[in-house]
Amino acid sequence: MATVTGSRPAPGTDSPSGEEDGFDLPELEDGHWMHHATRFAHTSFRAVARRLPYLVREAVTLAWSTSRRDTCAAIGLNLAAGVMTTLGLLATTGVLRELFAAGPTPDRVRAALPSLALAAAAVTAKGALTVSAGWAQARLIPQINYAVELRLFEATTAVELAAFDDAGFAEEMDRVRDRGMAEAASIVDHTVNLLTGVVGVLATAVAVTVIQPVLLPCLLLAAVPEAVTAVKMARRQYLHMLARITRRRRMWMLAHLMANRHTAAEVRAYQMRGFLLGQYRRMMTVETRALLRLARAQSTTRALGMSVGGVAAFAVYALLGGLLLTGVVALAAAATALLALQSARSSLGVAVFATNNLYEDALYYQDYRDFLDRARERVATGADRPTAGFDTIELDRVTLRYPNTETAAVDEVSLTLRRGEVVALVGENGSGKTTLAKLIAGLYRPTGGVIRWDGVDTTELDPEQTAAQVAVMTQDWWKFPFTAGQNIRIGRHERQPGQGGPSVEEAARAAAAHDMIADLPFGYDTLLDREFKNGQDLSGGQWQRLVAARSLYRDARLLICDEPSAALDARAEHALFQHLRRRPDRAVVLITHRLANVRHADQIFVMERGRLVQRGTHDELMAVDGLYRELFQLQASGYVAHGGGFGDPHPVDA
Ligand SMILES: Nc1ncnc2c1ncn2[C@@H]1O[C@H](COP(=O)(O)OP(=O)(O)OP(=O)(O)O)[C@@H](O)[C@H]1O
Repeated sequence: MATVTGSRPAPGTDSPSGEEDGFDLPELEDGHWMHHATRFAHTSFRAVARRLPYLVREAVTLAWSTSRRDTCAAIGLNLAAGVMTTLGLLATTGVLRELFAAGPTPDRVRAALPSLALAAAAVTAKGALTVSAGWAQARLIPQINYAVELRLFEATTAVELAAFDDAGFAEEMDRVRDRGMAEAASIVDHTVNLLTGVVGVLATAVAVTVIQPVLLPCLLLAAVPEAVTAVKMARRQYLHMLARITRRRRMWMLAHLMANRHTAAEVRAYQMRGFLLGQYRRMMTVETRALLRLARAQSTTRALGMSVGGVAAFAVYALLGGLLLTGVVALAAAATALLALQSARSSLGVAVFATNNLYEDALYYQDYRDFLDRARERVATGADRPTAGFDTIELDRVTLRYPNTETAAVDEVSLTLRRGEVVALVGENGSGKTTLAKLIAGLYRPTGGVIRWDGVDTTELDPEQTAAQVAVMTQDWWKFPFTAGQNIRIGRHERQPGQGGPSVEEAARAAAAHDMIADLPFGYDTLLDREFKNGQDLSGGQWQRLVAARSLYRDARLLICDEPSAALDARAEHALFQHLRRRPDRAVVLITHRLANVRHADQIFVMERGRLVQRGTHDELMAVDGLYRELFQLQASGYVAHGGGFGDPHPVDA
């Protein structure tokens, strides 16, 4: 038997973590998304069947809310096709009855013609109805996918930033995006398939009952081995998939490392080719062995199923023969029963397969629904008090503790910013500067204390209007795969020309990005993503200029610059700081480790372990013994010619 997650494999079995390969990487243990797969693997088919009504209701509700017309068509047309199946079988009996009757052949054929016409009409109608039902079903799928995806991204883009720091929320979001979202359409698809299968079986059973009720047990006897084999094979396939999944993930990861533009340089620089190929080969060997084992086991089950099915068929034929001999069943009815058996078997197979899939996929869909509920709770609702800006922003004993952390990243910080000022946040790595800046920007809500704009608690202000006053040049910017022009314009994408604020080109010039953009093959229309045709990439510093241009284009009342020049050359840095100077209509919050850039700030706030330990102007802070003076002098000493530097032996080299 295949081993499932959580249990250690017996020797010779498939190991879920691929431990037989000699790798034991805990970080590649089964992912969160295995949870439901494992649960499904341990659920009996009976338990699955019991939950069916609930699952079907869920699927129908989802389909109904997406497209009533297509839902009605998919269900109604399938039911009508079932009626045609029954009619077709009854008409076939009529044809056979006439053909097997006594009398000259031409007369018998003539007598069979009306039933034959009816049978032909029923078969044609069933074909047309089945195709139309399939069409309605196929129409439903993309509509559901679209609605479900849109609902998810409406939720993920609306939740507060802090939700992404909550590991549980982030994990749930990954799970839903990876699987739950896609399963919504699947559960509808499986439900319609289930309906098709059940209708097929019922239609056949009705026809057989009308023809001769004693034939019904024959139908069941012939269909059961088929159904049992189908369930068994689907289960085994699934359990094997489960057992191999961690190894498959590792193979995907290796494949990604070996055929990827971003890793290509390092793979070559460290000559990792042999190492990666070796790992891949070993994994492939184990994987192939597992697949061969599965093929053998499946073939054995199929052979067994066919043998039992053959015996059952023989029993059915014997029973039919007995009924024929004793005159209980007419020859025509017996012949139709054989056709009905064939049809019932395939319909039952469809229904069983659909039930299995429906149950598992519904577990993932439930995740999706739960996530949407949870996301709704995490949307910053704020009040609706309007705001058009501020003269002062006041932080009163503001604290922020990230989820599941012992210490506060920002600890009871009080300060005041005024419009027209440039203030600087300085401190060593991890001292809380970025977190404080995000609090000031309104990206995080404090877990303690209050932030006020002109005396009003920001929780009372309309969050959209507050956000519209803020621009943030983040330290960890993202390379948006848009054109250079769009990359700047998204800073205030809704602004129309002539509505004030700098133009895209003015913003680019201010950030020393214009010449660099003009040199690109399509200028501002150059797509900045190498994954697409004619796409280009930029250097780190060039990207940073673009990010700066975006923030300047936004032209907000509060500009937060977190390490805006870390990747810039001296000339670009100089140009940017010319534009970060004092302006009466805005406040600038500057975070930088290059302390020469904060010398002219109106106020400098020095952070240490989340607390504000010093404040003042550069001259005031240099006049006292403290962290600021220490850091400044340390940095300044690097520019003064003296011994040391690269000449000193480093402990690692020594
Ligand atoms: N999303 C997060 N979840 C949990 N802890 C975080 C998160 N972001 C930052 N921290 C922690 O909060 C503390 C302050 O981090 P922050 O990024 O604010 O420091 P910083 O002063 O900006 O550092 P640097 O100079 O390196 O940019 C650090 O201990 C950091 O590990």
